[in-house]
Amino acid sequence: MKIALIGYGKMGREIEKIALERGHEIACIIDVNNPEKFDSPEFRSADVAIEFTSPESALHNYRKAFAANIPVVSGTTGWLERLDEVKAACENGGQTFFYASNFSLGVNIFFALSNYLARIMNRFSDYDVKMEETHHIHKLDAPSGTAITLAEGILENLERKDRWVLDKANGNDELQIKAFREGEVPGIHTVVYESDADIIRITHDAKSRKGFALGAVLAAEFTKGKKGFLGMNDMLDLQS
Ligand SMILES: NC(=O)C1=CN([C@@H]2O[C@H](COP(=O)(O)OP(=O)(O)OC[C@H]3O[C@@H](n4cnc5c(N)ncnc54)[C@H](OP(=O)(O)O)[C@@H]3O)[C@@H](O)[C@H]2O)C=CC1
Ligand SMILES: O=C(O)C1=N[C@H](C(=O)O)C[C@H](O)C1
Repeated sequence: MKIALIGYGKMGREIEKIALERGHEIACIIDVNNPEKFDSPEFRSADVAIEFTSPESALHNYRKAFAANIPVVSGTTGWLERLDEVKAACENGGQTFFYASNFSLGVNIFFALSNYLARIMNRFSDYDVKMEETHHIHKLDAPSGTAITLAEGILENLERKDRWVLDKANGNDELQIKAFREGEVPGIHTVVYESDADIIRITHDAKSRKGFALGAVLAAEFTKGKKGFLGMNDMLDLQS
């Protein structure tokens, strides 16, 4: 398969390695310095573009790829308030877009586990719940996209929480997310349920970016030849 990389930072480089190991060709690399490549024959020859850039540039990159009718797999976080525009491009404009706030298999199993735990905890109101995430100091957004997905899953399943808040909850109906930035941590997410009697903690701790990158390449393989708006549940069937 021919893959175009949009964004050649920490994730772009990791994805390149895994894509080559899996026998794919990198048709084109677009970074912040060469946006003219969107109009090149190499970019137009790609089966799929994999996009990992920044919250500010993601939507512009999707529009450029859609203008060339190239399907996009993206993991960029921090832009989801514009998601409806991308969904409309898929539903009304015939484009293809695969999005995941976290591409790793382990985190997607963790999402399913957290949703299941929240459904159990719905019956046990002695427990309050809060979340923590820790990432490297270069990260631009907080809370992480993964933390937001986890929080949304808890809110859907735990009736006593209405919304998530960053840092400090002001009432019992708010789900607190604390975000820490330390060194080069690839990503740690923890959900904590606490009662007067005890604490139940579940954690996903990424050892490196390899799991994210492998998931993104698998998503590109899954996306080839498909249409519409796709996500990890389509690929992994981990609905919970
Ligand atoms: N969904 C998932 O599984 C994961 C998601 N992420 C998310 O992916 C995104 C990228 O992460 P990461 O690779 O670590 O970040 P990096 O900062 O290491 O890489 C981003 C790259 O994109 C480049 N870039 C910025 N603007 C543009 C643009 N307009 N066009 C093309 N390239 C551009 C940057 O260039 P320059 O440095 O010169 O600005 C940089 O090379 C983040 O939002 C992060 O949260 C990360 C890991 C896993
Ligand atoms: O910026 C990162 O590094 C990561 N970003 C994603 C997020 O915001 O959830 C995924 C992963 O946690 C690493």
